[in-house]
Amino acid sequence: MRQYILETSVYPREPEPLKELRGVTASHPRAKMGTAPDAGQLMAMLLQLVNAKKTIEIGVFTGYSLLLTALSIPDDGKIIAIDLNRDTYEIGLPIIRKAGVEHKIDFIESEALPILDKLLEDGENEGSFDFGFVDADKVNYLNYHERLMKLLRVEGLVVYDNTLWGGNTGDARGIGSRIQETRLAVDN
Ligand SMILES: C[S@@+](CC[C@H](N)C(=O)[O-])C[C@H]1O[C@@H](n2cnc3c(N)ncnc32)[C@H](O)[C@@H]1O
Repeated sequence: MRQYILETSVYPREPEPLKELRGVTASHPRAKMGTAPDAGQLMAMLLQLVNAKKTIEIGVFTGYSLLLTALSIPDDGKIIAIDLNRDTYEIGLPIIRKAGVEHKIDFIESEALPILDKLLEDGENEGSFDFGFVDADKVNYLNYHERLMKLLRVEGLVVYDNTLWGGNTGDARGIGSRIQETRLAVDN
């Protein structure tokens, strides 16, 4: 069923640069970490619904969600994109450049938490972001949430990836560490 939805509805609407980025990511051993194209299209719709212009992303990998954000916001929009690993970002960077949206991206190679704290040291950042996307270490989701609630404007939106883990977060038998970390963050 999912394949049918992908082939009839999702892939035909997927912009060329995102298709290309998915293609270059496919041979990466951790390709499954990339945002799925159907989830990406939901996110693009949410970005448009809140008229997002200034956004923040935690967890970039090769840049699928980053590129779709850059394609969805206006030409003078800005994305602060944080990841521990610049090497994976550079896999997608030539496609981001070719799509003409690199100028919207401020990539920061770092642990995310200290960057959020640094942003909060400047009062001008408080309440200034329209949208956030968190797709990184589950153990810090609660810490990210506390900081993002201060960085986001009223009626801004934060999207957290993997909060339900295909239903396992709500399943009492789910004892994997990632599921437990996620459950802790969601419960709190
Ligand atoms: C699931 S992938 C992100 C996928 C990406 N959103 C996409 O669409 O392809 C998770 C990323 O989070 C990064 N990461 C993990 N822990 C982090 C941390 N504490 N701070 C910043 N980035 C982190 C990893 O290096 C990895 O690239």
